[in-house]
Amino acid sequence: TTKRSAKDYIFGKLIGDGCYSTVFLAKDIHTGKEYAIKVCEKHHIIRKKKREYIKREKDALNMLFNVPHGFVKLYCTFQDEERLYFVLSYAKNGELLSYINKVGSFELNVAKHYAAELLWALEKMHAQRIIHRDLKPENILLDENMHLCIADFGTAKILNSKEISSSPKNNENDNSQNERSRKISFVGTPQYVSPELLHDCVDTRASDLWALGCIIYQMISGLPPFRAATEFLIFQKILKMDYEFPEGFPADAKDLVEKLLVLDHSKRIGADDKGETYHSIRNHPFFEGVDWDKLWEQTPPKIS
Ligand SMILES: NC(=O)Nc1ccc2c(c1)=C(Cc1cc(-c3cccc(C(=O)NCCN4CCCCC4)c3)c[nH]1)C(=O)N=2
Repeated sequence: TTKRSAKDYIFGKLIGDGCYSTVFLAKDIHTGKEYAIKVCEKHHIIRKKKREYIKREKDALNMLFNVPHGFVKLYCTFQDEERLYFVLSYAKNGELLSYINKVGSFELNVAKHYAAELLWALEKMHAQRIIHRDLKPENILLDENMHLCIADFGTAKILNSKEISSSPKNNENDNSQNERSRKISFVGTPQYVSPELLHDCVDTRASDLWALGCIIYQMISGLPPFRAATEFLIFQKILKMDYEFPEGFPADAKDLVEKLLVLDHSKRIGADDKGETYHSIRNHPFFEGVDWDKLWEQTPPKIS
């Protein structure tokens, strides 16, 4: 196919806005297909020294292109004088956050289903040594069939192969899953950022497991576990593990969240799991009854 350019698309409504990018709904004039086109201003990226983040997003999305479920796809990229364009999947039903806000909080079966789809996607991402580092309900989208797809890999980290033995998560030495960042590389969104990203600037898959714990808590209660008036106060609460469960929070869900929201990332449930499956998390009572092989084939439970 010939290289696309902005002229090949009809740009529609704005469907996403970040500090380094704007996302538009767009239609390919040749095929009529709808895409989400993420546009980045070159001068802004250069001025803010974010070129590395752009490259990481492209590399991570390319590595995940053939994973059949769970991620937005990057179909092509192009540029003009001022901008970079990423042509991505359009997830028609938008952000998971909008649904949590719309209904207040999810019924247990709905929260369990989306937690299972999210875990399945984390397994595939981590198996390719990709850490998202900014998982949150705004970055978790729902496609036209209401299946989950993770977006926004601008904050991703691709662990170096030198640290990974043949079986990605099986390294013995204690530094295997972490890449000690030479400098503070990145900190995610306050409510979901893990203690190690805050405190030790360590990049580990377990940081995404911390975010999973925060997202399960939020789907069931309606709000993230660590809340405060300022970012600094949120960070303080995280490092002090200052959070509590609302009355009536289901026991199995509470137990799993408590096993994910552990300060020491090496002691989080799943951190020691062998192979490319988080067996200890899949086998937790919270996921009782999930058919992992039919997860993406079945129609997700209705959010109401
Ligand atoms: N930072 C990023 O990389 N961001 C991205 C990347 C890819 C991408 C992306 C963001 C997308 C964002 C998106 C946003 C939306 C959207 C925006 C505004 C409204 C709606 C919408 O009304 N959806 C219908 C369902 N809602 C549910 C909640 C109550 C109202 C009705 C969807 C659909 N998809 C997308 O489809 N694909």
